[in-house]
Amino acid sequence: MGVAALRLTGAVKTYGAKAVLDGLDLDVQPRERLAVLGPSGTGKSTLLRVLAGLEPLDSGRLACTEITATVFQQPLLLPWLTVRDNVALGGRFRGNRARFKQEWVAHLLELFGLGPLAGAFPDQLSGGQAQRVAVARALAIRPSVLLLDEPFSALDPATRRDLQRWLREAVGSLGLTVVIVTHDVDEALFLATSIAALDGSGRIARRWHTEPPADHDELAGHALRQELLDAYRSQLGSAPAATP
Ligand SMILES: Nc1ncnc2c1ncn2[C@@H]1O[C@H](COP(=O)(O)OP(=O)(O)OP(=O)(O)O)[C@@H](O)[C@H]1O
Repeated sequence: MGVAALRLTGAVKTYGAKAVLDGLDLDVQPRERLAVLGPSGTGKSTLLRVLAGLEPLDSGRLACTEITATVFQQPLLLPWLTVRDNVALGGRFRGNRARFKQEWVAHLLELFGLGPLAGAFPDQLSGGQAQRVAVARALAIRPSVLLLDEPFSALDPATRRDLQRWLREAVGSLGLTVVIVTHDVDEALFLATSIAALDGSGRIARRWHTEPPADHDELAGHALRQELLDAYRSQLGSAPAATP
């Protein structure tokens, strides 16, 4: 194992009397795509916010030397800016306007199939298109780590699968490290090279390494699928989730 892109050691995060993270250790290697699965309330979003540096720890340590970008469930686009300017905004917000490269924005628009929509405004976009813009905007700062909190959960299943394909291809071609929070076992299997389960103990209950299938058609026969669904059911104490 080389130097981790992200490393949490003994992370404790408490809200009131409740320790949501309770001595959690986590390593994410460069170019690893980690999916965090777990029932509602087990601390997935808290963990992501901690990894993003948005949430201070009560104790423990986050080591991250990489540039990190975060995408949330809602695209949060600025309605008065075009798609191109929304994507470009990611770069400006980080104060690197001088180094900001118009070609990079053009490349991102191309990568996410947004070229024909570059001049459109957010209210002219479908939910899937808007979320593609949100991911492209996150990548405008040229991060090496991308953190995603249920980015596709508000979308219909077919659009969600399309977005999963875009995302997997884009992060693969850019060589990014990814952490994605999801409730969806199939989304985790399609996108991830490793999966971590939270069970409410405040620590990682289980970790699997996995080989993503070539396409969604192969998910049903994936060797780990049944094990994950069973783990959800028996160990994580919750109804399993999978893309309908
Ligand atoms: N800012 C906050 N203030 C107080 N309590 C919080 C805060 N953020 C999260 N919590 C609590 O921490 C626990 C974990 O929340 P978190 O959102 O991280 O879980 P989750 O696994 O992402 O849930 P879901 O799948 O429903 O999004 C919950 O009990 C939640 O109510």
